[in-house]
Amino acid sequence: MNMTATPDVRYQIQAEMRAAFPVVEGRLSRFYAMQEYHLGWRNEDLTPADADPGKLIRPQLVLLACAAAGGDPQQALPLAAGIQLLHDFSLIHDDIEDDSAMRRGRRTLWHIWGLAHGINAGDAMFVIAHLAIHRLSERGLPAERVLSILRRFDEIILRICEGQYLDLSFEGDLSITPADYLTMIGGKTAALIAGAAELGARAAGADGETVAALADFGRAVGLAFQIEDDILGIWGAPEQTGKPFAADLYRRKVSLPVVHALTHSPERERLADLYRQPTLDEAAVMQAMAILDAAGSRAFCAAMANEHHQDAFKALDRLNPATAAAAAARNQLRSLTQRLIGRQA
Ligand SMILES: CC(C)=CCC/C(C)=C/COP(=O)(O)OP(=O)(O)O
Repeated sequence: MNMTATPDVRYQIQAEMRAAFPVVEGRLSRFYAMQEYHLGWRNEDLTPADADPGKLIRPQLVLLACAAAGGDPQQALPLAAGIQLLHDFSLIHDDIEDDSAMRRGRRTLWHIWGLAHGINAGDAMFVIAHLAIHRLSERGLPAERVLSILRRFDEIILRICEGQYLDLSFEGDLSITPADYLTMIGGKTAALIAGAAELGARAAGADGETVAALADFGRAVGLAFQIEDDILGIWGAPEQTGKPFAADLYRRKVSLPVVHALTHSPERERLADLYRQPTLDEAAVMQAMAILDAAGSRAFCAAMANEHHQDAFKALDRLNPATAAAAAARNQLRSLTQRLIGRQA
């Protein structure tokens, strides 16, 4: 199996995701058309022909971690599919919770079909993610290994829900510290990225130290990934991110740059006043941006993202690849991490 993010690997991941869906006829095909729409698989007048299925970072991490731990990535494909389906489940519900109308350049599922269908379609996707992972047994993994992977998978999902709770509870709270914020993204974003790497290693039947090294790697990548997302949410170029200019400031999102300025800027009271307004106009956003710039909030976040990237590389150095294939996969994890550094979208 070619382990770079080639169209071939992207196709195999998505084919395995599709295989986890039940085959239905008649009216029920309209039910699964909703999830397929979210995943970018259907045209049906709703989506552009080349609908974006997302970056598929997490399933690629599963396959590379499995290979780096000495396993056969083909055997881990059902796990890669399950992790991506779980990610997509979380996005369907997140778009409802955040009242988001757009995702991956198209309307969100709930925005088209309404709230009730959005919740129910998301619930089904959560179950399909589990069904995908059960298919590991058909690839020859021992039953007890599949069971332990499913158990860890559920523990990881709980960490995501806890992180999402913290995120929701932070809304409008201007006393959040950078440490509170890191705890929140440790669950909301890093838990699944760490889980992808950890479970990839577990699928390979790796020893405890290898599993821990890959989990630490994934966690560091996940933290860096979310901090970079926060930087892009304020300073990203709209033509590259697909989001409006300074989108997170217009939304009054308390992301890490804002948390930093609220705790470190001499003008923090002014920023807090701006964030207490019900909506921010362009002049207010420009003022908030000037406060962040003067406080060095962007540089603070960039330095923190960089620290986590370095931790990710250090965790990979702890691996002892036993074969040439495992060493090659570790190199691919290094280059994937390198590509995520300084991403523009
Ligand atoms: C609990 C929740 C909802 C967490 C969401 C965290 C997050 C950074 C999602 C975007 O991922 P992405 O950039 O990989 O998205 P895509 O799959 O579209 O590439």
